[in-house]
Amino acid sequence: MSNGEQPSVTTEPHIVKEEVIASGKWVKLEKTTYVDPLGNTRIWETVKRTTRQATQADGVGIIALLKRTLHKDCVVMVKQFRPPMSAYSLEFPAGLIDEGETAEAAALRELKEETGYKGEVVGVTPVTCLDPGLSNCTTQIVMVNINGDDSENIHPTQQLGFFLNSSLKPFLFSG
Ligand SMILES: Nc1nc(=O)[nH]c2c1ncn2[C@H]1C[C@H](O)[C@@H](COP(=O)(O)OP(=O)(O)O)O1
Repeated sequence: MSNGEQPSVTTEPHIVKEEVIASGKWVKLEKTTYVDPLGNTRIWETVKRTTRQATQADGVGIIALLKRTLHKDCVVMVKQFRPPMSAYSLEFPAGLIDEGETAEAAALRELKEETGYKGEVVGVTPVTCLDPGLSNCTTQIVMVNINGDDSENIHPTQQLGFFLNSSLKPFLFSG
């Protein structure tokens, strides 16, 4: 163009084909052929979970607020060893959504399993992507209140059936 402007973009980007390069029990690697916004056919390397359910997020992240009389409210987090990082990670409680389960139900189940606390859902976000340059993994953040005065929540006990998760420890943070 004579005035130095870029030509206007007219191509709607789209996927041409997805080929599985490698597949494991939990994740797979695909070669994604797509047309970019300039009309060029390109390749992207994409990671997907094999556990994806039809219409919802892969997992939930849980922002849980522990509310107790005469205490500051605390945010509940968990510290656990994460093999991909080869390190311990401090995280919001989280987990995969089971088949037929709602995000809300998954959040209360995972919170109970990972921390022992029984919570009440007070909000949930839309489905959002986590690392879209790498994978199609998605999550919903669920906001949960925990009544720390409730007898069930005085001495919370984790319910982890899987021995590898024995490194998972709850932590409380207040402002
Ligand atoms: N990418 C994964 N590799 C594995 O070898 N195993 C995995 C992966 N993702 C999940 N899992 C397994 C580990 C647990 O047994 C189950 C449930 O995990 P969940 O507790 O729901 O999720 P996290 O808290 O994020 O581990 O799935």
